[in-house]
Amino acid sequence: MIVAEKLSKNFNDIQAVADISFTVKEGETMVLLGTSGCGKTTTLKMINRLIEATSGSISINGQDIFQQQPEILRRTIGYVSQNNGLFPHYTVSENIAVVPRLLGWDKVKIREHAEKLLDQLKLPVAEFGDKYPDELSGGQKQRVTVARALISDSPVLLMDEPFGALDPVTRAAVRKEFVNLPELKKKTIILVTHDVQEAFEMGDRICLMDKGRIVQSGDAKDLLFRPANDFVRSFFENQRLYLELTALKFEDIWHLLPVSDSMPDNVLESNQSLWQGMELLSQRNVKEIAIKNLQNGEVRIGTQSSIQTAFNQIKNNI
Ligand SMILES: Nc1ncnc2c1ncn2[C@@H]1O[C@H](COP(=O)(O)OP(=O)(O)OP(=O)(O)O)[C@@H](O)[C@H]1O
Repeated sequence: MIVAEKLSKNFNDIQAVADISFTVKEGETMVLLGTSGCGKTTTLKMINRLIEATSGSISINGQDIFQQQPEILRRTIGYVSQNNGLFPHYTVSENIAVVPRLLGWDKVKIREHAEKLLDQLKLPVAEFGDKYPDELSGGQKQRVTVARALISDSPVLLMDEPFGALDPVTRAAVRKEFVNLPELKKKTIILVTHDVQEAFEMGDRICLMDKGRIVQSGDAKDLLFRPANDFVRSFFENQRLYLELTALKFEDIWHLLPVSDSMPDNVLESNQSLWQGMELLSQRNVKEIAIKNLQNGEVRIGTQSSIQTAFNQIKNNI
């Protein structure tokens, strides 16, 4: 668990971060979201002491980080930086081995862990292990950075725009691989992004920042349907319909969907989003889909108009 209290950072007369507090529970992914210059990176770097806080406190699993040597602290925190930070004169395998070596792991353990991770990230060691960063594409470099941050199996992972340098298609693909990595399930993660879709896809909780402060913290539904103020409301305005349809799941509108007496060919599960339902209807060019309730096996029918009506109704009652 990470607890930050009344954290501030001044760079001369600029207040980059102004008196923010947050808690990230064990196993939770918290996203720092906001426009350029709002203080996201500064906040993240105060946690591994790449930037020293001006005031406030931070503890990780009950331990005050200011009482620890910064270099030692950093070995226990996975970090994916904005510009990948790979050593250009080290191969992929050597780059990944840096922290495990500092931690005193033996060679066999390092090799086994590196092989497994690279394999999961679709960079088989036989093909990529001896390559240098310059010989890799942007997406491949980013995967090596992720492998390097994961190998020491630290319980805490900090990620600063980890997919920022990638084109939108590669970005979505790498993100999907990343979300499904078993290594991530138990980690406490803080992710910095300015990409709203990424924030909603990856965050259990999102802190929306502006001018060094946290304006609102909550899940996607809180931010979309219960905005704290006009800033929050307008932040999501451009993509509102898509975001709302993604944030709402069929289980949220279950009671409003017609019961089925037939079984359409195309089936979704009730924990899938309304957007996925709309997509399936249009991709398959069908009038109706079945939605299966994961809890009791019951099936209901989704059509374009029944989903839309339920969506409008539920929106007004959230
Ligand atoms: N080393 C520094 N010296 C002086 N000012 C700085 C320094 N680092 C950051 N700042 C300022 O602090 C503020 C917050 O910067 P920060 O990098 O945390 O923002 P950010 O939200 O991460 O932005 P981005 O999304 O563009 O990376 C900005 O006004 C920035 O110019």
